[in-house]
Amino acid sequence: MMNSRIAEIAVEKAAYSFDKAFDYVIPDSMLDKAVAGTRVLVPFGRGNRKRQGIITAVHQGESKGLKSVISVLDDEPVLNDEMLKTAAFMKSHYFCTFYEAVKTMLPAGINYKVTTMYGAKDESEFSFDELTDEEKRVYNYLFSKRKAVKSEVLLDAFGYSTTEPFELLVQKGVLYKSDEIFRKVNDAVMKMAAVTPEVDISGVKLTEKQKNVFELIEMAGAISVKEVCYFTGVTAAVVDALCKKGLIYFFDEEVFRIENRQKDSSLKEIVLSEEQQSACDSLYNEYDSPFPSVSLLYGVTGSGKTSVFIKLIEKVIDDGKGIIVMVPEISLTPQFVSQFAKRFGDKIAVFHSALSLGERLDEYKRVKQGLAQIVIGTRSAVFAPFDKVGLIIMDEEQEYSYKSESSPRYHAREIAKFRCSYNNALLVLSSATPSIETYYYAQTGRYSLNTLSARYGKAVLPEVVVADMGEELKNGNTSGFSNVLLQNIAYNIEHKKQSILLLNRRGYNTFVTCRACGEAVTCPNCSISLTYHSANNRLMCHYCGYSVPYTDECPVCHSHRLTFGGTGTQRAEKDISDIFPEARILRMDTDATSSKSSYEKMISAFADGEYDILVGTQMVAKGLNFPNVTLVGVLNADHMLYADDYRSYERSFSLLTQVVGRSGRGNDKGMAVIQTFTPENLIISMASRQDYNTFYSNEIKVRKAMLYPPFADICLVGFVSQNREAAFKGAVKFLELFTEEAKKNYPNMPLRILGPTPALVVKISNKYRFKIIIKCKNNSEFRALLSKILCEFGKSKEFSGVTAYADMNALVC
Ligand SMILES: Nc1ncnc2c1ncn2[C@@H]1O[C@H](COP(=O)(O)OP(=O)(O)OP(=O)(O)O)[C@@H](O)[C@H]1O
Ligand SMILES: [Zn+2]
Ligand SMILES: [Zn+2]
Repeated sequence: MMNSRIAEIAVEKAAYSFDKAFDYVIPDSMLDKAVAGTRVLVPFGRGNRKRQGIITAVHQGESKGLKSVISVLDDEPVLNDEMLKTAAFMKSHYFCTFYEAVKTMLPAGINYKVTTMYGAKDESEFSFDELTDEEKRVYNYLFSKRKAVKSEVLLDAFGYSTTEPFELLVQKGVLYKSDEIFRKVNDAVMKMAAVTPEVDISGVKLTEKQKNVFELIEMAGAISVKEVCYFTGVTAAVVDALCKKGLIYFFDEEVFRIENRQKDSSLKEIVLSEEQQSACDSLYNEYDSPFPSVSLLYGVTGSGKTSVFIKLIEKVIDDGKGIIVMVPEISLTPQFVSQFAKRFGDKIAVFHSALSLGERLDEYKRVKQGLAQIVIGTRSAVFAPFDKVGLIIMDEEQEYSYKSESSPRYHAREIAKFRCSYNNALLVLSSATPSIETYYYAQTGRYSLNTLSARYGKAVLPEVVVADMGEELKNGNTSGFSNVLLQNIAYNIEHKKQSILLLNRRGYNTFVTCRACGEAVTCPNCSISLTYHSANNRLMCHYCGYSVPYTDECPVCHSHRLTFGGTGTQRAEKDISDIFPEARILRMDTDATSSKSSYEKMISAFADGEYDILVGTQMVAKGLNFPNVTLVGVLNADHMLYADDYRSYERSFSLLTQVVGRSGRGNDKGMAVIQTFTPENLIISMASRQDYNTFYSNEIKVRKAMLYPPFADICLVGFVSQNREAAFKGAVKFLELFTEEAKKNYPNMPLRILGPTPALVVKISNKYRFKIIIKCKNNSEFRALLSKILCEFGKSKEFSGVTAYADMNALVC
């Protein structure tokens, strides 16, 4: 009998190897709400634990043997047909579960979390005296609470590492268990700590760590918990303990004030240059055609690509379709948002991770309800919930930040392509240094190409000087700053012009070694050396977050002959201020911008001329537009020239070209100084000339000869385990399964396999990592093959301690 409504449901927390849509009966009372795209609670697995899931489809069918949906969580679907298809696309292309994809598409604040709770039953239901002392303790604790308690809280309270003792008590009928659903708390809220007013700590016993934390908070007045941890090296648990003692309290900082999104009607209309106009026209014609293709807007730095976007958007906005403008870094959003807000007022919404939970949810809803029509944001903006998308613009399309490095390992450009082809919308990729793949497609006709070959207006490309640091050393200059750079900084300070200095390493010293035993001080959890930070006087690991107070003792041989090496941004900032005490210097890196909205304040302060010099990591290198900057210095270009994978040159060329391009964007001619020990390096000379064409024609030949993208796809399969041996053996086993299957069922598939080899950093957070590299053609056959082996491997008992994942065209291979 086919008389029931059956929902096909993808559930949360499924292992990839078992992930599929499960059938559930929809009870009559829920028929009108349980539609595709809504989230539900269902009983799952043998224990019928409650799990969250999403309905992917509904059909008429036989209910026999099926479980029923417990409840519907959403009043309206959170995903429409397009987004459900996007999730399916992500599952098949990125080897993730359906629900992982769903979670990625929704703002964190909208996510629910199912949590197990335990509570005490009535004493009449079991015999209290038969319990062990420990069991009595658990029972009494829960009884005193008078309600069910979250399992995490209980685990903490009793110091257990598993819930087994509670499960036993449930079996004995002492405790009851229930699953409750909570709105997920969002980690992006900046949690602040402050000292409780009029608190008296004289009688309170505090550990050394707690004392340090308390003093810091007291001194700071109010400070983010993240910063407390940074400066004192404690975990958040230590801060929590102070709160439990009542000495401090927490509050969420409301920082990211929504910018004034008022249209500025006094603003003059943008008049495009001839070149800009013709690019804009041809983009519009493409947009207006029945099946727009992908279009590359290739324009040198400072050519006014942003003006072209704005004009294009002005032309298409009345069509009522959604428009997405993506930027690669949060630090670029303020300049974009303020420019766009002046033109489009409250029609814009902003999507990025530095917004608070509530703000993100609000912006999401404004888009969903059709109140906002333009979304500006970082990677996740590609999921903006428009009914119908008309135009997606990806600025600096070559940037790595568009690719997610954790599952689902998606690339925003691929999602954008998928959405645009679903909606017959136009995708505009924009850059001064397009990725090799993109430019190749534009050259070979797969994408259309529009070029802006000159800077806008009177601005010209900066003059570039390559400073030979070897020569400088020979002449006795050990300062790390070439004479030509110092002279020009001095000139700029005197003439009220601004300078940007790039050093792509944060911290003070990038390594510490022992002169007695010759060892570098490394992280105990990772195979990487620790970085010295002067701001907190600690050694820190940039991979796992480990940190220790700095002492001058070698952890290996305990001698006191440690020496520092490698300059980071903190050190560069100090050195520059020693040389130019009168200069106002701003440092921008992820340490300086850890508190929310600080990057925004920094950028506007620098734009307002409050600083002479901006020292920073790649964060300052691209996209920003400061007309008063006439000098850019690259302190150590050699760091960028390491070739650890096939994209290294592309990355270094792009970074150098982009940072040089920050100079001389206004009326005054700019200059850039690139400091290097290898002045004859080809990448440096091409970047100095901003010569993308030569770079491209060299690079594409190499790609072709070596069979790298766009001539093949590179799939990395990673193996992670606490046990080094197991990770390696897992990789060997996987390779065996894979080649066997390929031989058997896909004998003609072009494949080249390398490895297994240790990953670039073999140990991170005490987990060992190995990899296999597969050069392949990323088509449905290949994905079916890979997916099959990933599932098989995932189910194997022997390798249950090894996680395998696939990363298509991974950032670093
Ligand atoms: N048509 C125009 N009218 C007035 N000003 C313009 C016009 N086009 C560009 N500009 C100005 O030129 C400068 C550079 O423009 P923009 O920042 O858009 O360059 P870009 O192409 O995005 O460069 P990059 O790739 O280096 O980020 C800006 O100050 C911008 O206001
Ligand atoms: Zn030593
Ligand atoms: Zn580490």
